[in-house]
Amino acid sequence: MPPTDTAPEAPTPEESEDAAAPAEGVSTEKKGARKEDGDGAAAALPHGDAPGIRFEKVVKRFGSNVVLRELDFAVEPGERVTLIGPSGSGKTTILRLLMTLEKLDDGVIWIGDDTLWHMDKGGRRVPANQKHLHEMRKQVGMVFQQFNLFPNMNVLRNLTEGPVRVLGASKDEAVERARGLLDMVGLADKENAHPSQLSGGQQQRVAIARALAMQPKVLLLDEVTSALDPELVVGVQDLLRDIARESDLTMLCVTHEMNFARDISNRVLMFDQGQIVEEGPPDRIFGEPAEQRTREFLQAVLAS
Ligand SMILES: Nc1ncnc2c1ncn2[C@@H]1O[C@H](COP(=O)(O)OP(=O)(O)OP(=O)(O)O)[C@@H](O)[C@H]1O
Repeated sequence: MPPTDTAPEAPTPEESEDAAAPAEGVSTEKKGARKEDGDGAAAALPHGDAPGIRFEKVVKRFGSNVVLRELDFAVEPGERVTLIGPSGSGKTTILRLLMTLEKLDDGVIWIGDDTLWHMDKGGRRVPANQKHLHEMRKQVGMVFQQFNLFPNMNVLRNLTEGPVRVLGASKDEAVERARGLLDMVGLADKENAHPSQLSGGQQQRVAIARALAMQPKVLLLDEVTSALDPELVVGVQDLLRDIARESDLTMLCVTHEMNFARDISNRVLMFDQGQIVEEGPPDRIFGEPAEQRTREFLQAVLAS
């Protein structure tokens, strides 16, 4: 099992390194997020009661490096927000704080009406209580750049382990749900395979299904296609577009792929040096950015 300071469904980085497999080529045909006739898949996507997220004056430092500077922003329930901005500007740190993989130094993070954690007047993190953090982070699922599958478990068990151990689901319940999700991501025939037997694109589909198996209400996507060979990117992006369209999840996405950002989000936040430079609907941010910093960033991305 992962140590307590990692996400409930996420293995340790050491495990995830072992899970890296050479891409073998996978169909890039569009996979529907829900098959018309798949009852399991139809039940697979969460609907309703997704909480919003709010950062209030959040400060995060790594030593003398102040990564987030009194950051304020909110994501509405069911909204899909993409963070864009230069490398090192703090985007991943925001997701890791929400997963409780990093601790904040000041400010408050809210998920729905409850604080994930905050600093009290004495400068102590509240709550220090693992039980509260555990309950709060059960609402949040994350898909990582490097898939982070359990390398020693087959695909089915990768999906059932968290629900059985963390959510207390029965084995039968977890297996039924896992099969519905594998059907949804187009990998129903791979339940007995181990991660090393799958292409990068297939592993990332399993990772997406595994995050959804935990029945999160908030889904965080961190550069989910940047470790994939170019021909595998389309299938994973199509899957996520379908999930975004067909679920009510609150989603926070970090990506360097501007077309994907445009498709998947209701709102884009341009981020630089721990602060929001500009925000707005994707068509406006990509079509008529108001800030010079955003224009420079988008030009640099287009030129790369
Ligand atoms: N565990 C850590 N220890 C020390 N510094 C860290 C750690 N994690 C992140 N940082 C630093 O925090 C800053 C923000 O990193 P972060 O990964 O959040 O940026 P990012 O905007 O997501 O970048 P990228 O687009 O390259 O992924 C960087 O300067 C990075 O070096």
